[in-house]
Amino acid sequence: MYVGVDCGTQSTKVVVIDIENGRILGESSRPHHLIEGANGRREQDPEEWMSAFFGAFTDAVTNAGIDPGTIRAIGVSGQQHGLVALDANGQPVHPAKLWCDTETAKHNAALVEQLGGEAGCLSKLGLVLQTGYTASKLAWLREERPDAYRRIDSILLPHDYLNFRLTGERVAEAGDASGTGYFDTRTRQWRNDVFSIIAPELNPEQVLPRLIGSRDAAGTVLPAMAKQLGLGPGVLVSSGGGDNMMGAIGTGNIQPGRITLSLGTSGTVYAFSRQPVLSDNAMVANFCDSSDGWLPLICTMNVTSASTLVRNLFGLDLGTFSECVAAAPPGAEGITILPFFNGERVPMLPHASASFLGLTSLNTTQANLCRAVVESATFGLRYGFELLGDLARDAHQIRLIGGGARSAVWRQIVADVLGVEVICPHITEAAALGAAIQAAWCDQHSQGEESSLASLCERLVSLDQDTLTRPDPATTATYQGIYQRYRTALQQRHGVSPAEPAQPQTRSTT
Ligand SMILES: Nc1ncnc2c1ncn2[C@@H]1O[C@H](COP(=O)(O)OP(=O)(O)O)[C@@H](O)[C@H]1O
Ligand SMILES: O=C(CO)[C@@H](O)[C@H](O)COP(=O)(O)O
Repeated sequence: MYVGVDCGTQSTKVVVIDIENGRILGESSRPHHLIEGANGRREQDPEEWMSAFFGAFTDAVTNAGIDPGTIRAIGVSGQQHGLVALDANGQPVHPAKLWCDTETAKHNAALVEQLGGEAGCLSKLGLVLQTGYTASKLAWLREERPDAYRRIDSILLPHDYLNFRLTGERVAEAGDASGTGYFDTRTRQWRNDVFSIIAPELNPEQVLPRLIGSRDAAGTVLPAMAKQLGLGPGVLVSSGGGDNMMGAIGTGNIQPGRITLSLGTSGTVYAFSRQPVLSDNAMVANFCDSSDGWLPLICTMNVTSASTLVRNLFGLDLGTFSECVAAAPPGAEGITILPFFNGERVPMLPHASASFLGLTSLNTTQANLCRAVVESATFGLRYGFELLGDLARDAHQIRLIGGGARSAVWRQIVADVLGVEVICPHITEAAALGAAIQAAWCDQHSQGEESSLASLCERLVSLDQDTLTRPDPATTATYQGIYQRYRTALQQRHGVSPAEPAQPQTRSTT
């Protein structure tokens, strides 16, 4: 048995898988609480991730009806970019600043300048620093919380921190490390010189975790932790990775030509590449993946976070919300939402706030507002999808994951807006599944077995044909004009270039 853990923004999920029979035996999740403040602050207490992990692990094992002593290895996936700075006792010196924290926008702008602008970032890191990456959070801590900064003994990402709590080891792997902003994504190595520009008082050799390969083990579960979880001795913890890298594994996106789109708190679209991808657009992040390839990715910040906000305004449950979205016509009778409730990464608008446009006494209905917020999050993803250029243009099918993918009406909107058919894997907790698959890969490797990640994915990732959703050519054509309205609003409110979007041709495998 293998366990996959995904520490997302809103919750930690745990899945137990049986690789022999290729199925999930049990799963569970526990929510996290967000510390929000003025100026875009978004933080979490790492201890809460651990409590959520314990709760979800216990429930998932109970649901699976297995003896935890039969678990061979655990893999951990985590929200990317969060800064977990620890003191010499392994205690956080400050709550973790998350990927969606925009309080550090000015620190990020200053760092980009110090590194020589976009060209300097590309040449040193293989990508352009963005607000949200770990680098500016460290710069912020140094400037705004000097007492906490002085106590830093090590720096981890969220999934590295869970690995540390499980094994006592401070390690990192290339996929998640790519999103720090002090890691060269082409050579897969820390950039100590860049780190020293951000944090000159800290020694990168001491504070940065040791890099390990994607198939390597972070360590074995500590005896006290094993006792608490009911595990046997020597349970391996694989390297783990960022949730998008684990989502790539959990959707079988470890070969060229596949595209995964996640409708989580964030929205992400990514494709596998065997080589580093140097995009001509700074918003495309040339991340490494966690299978020794690369994962060019775009990330928008307001997806289910935005839909949840509007849903809560009306006090709707998820089912009623979906009914409302379905009840309104494409374009929500003229309402356009720019859903940047907490700034945005793609397009690069860290200081933006949301706008509701085109409201009249006739169209301001619950249904139209619900539809407009889902459409707006999807338009943001179309904007990002187009930035992926050839990688996206050739896509005939998109693998859809994340909480929003559970909604049939949202699946149809994604297919219609992008003009590409979409399908969900049977196991939609793809990041947790990917982590469990990686754990099995790592375990087999440690036993000297010549296993391949691709064969494990083939066995464990299957697509749910009931969710296959083809674009409707007439609706795709209608959305062309509505998307143009969104782009015009983007230009008028935020000065984002109104470049004519590519005309989507409906694409599907049949
Ligand atoms: N049927 C649905 N329709 C719309 N949103 C949904 C649906 N099911 C779940 N969600 C939303 O998905 C979100 C959780 O998605 P998830 O991918 O688990 O997020 P994260 O990994 O960022 O914590 C929640 O905001 C939840 O409201
Ligand atoms: O910042 C990014 C990717 O660059 C986000 O995708 C985070 O990794 C958070 O993921 P979710 O919690 O939305 O799954």
